[in-house]
Amino acid sequence: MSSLSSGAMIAPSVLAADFANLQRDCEMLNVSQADWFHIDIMDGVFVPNISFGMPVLEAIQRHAQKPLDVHLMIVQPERYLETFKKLGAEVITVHYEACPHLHRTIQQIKDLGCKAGVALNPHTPVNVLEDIIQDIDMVLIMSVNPGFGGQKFIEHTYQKVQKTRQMCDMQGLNTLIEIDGGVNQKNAKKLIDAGANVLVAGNFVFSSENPIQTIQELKNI
Ligand SMILES: O=C(CO)[C@@H](O)[C@H](O)COP(=O)(O)O
Ligand SMILES: [Fe+2]
Repeated sequence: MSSLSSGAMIAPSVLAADFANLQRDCEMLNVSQADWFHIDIMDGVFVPNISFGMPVLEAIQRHAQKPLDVHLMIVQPERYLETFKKLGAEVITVHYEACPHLHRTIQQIKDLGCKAGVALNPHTPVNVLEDIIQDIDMVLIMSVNPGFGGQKFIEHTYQKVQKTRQMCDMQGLNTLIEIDGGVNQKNAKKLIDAGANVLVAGNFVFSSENPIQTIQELKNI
C-alpha cells in the first residue's frame, strides 16, 4: 500500500466509470497516478440505491493492478467480509451506522488480513469513534449522503476532518482519513490541510476530459 509524505492518496471511485468499458477504465487507472481503486457496494437497504455486486467486482479484480478499497454501504456487512477478501479487497470499510457490533466486525476484517475502515454518515459525529479509533486503520468521512455519485460536497466536512485528526493525534495514531463524496480540485487542498490523506473522487475524475491528467492534478495538490 503506497503512502506519501505530502499530498494525499487518490482513490477514484469506479462507480463513476463506464460499465460498458470497465476493462478500459481499469487500465486507465492502472497507468494513472491513482493509488487505490475505490469500490462502492450498495445494497438498496442501507442506502437507497443498488450499485453492483460480486460478479462485477470479480471482473474489476481481473483488470485492476492496484489495491481495492471496498466501501460497504450494506446492512450486516459481516456476512460478506470473507467473499470481499477473496475478491481482492485490501481495505474494507463498514459503516458505523450499519454495525451494532462494530468492534467484532473490525476484528473480523483484520483477521482476514485486510485494513479495516469505519465510515461515518454526514450526520454522525466523529466522537462516536473515540473507543474504536485505536483499532482501525482508516476513518472514512462521508462528505455527501451515501448512495449516489455526483452529489454536492457538504462544507461541514472540513470540521469533521479536523476533529478526527485531533482525536488521532491525541492518541498518537497515524490513522488514515479518507474523504468520500463531491471531492474536486477546489476542496481537495482544504481537506488535506484539515488532515485528510485519502481522497475519493468519482465524477470529478471520470467526467473530466482527461481522467489521467485530472488524477495527476489531484495528486499534485
Ligand atoms: O460512496 C460514495 C457514494 O455513496 C462515493 O464513493 C461516490 O461514488 C463518490 O462519487 P463522487 O461524489 O466523487 O462523484
Ligand atoms: Fe464510496
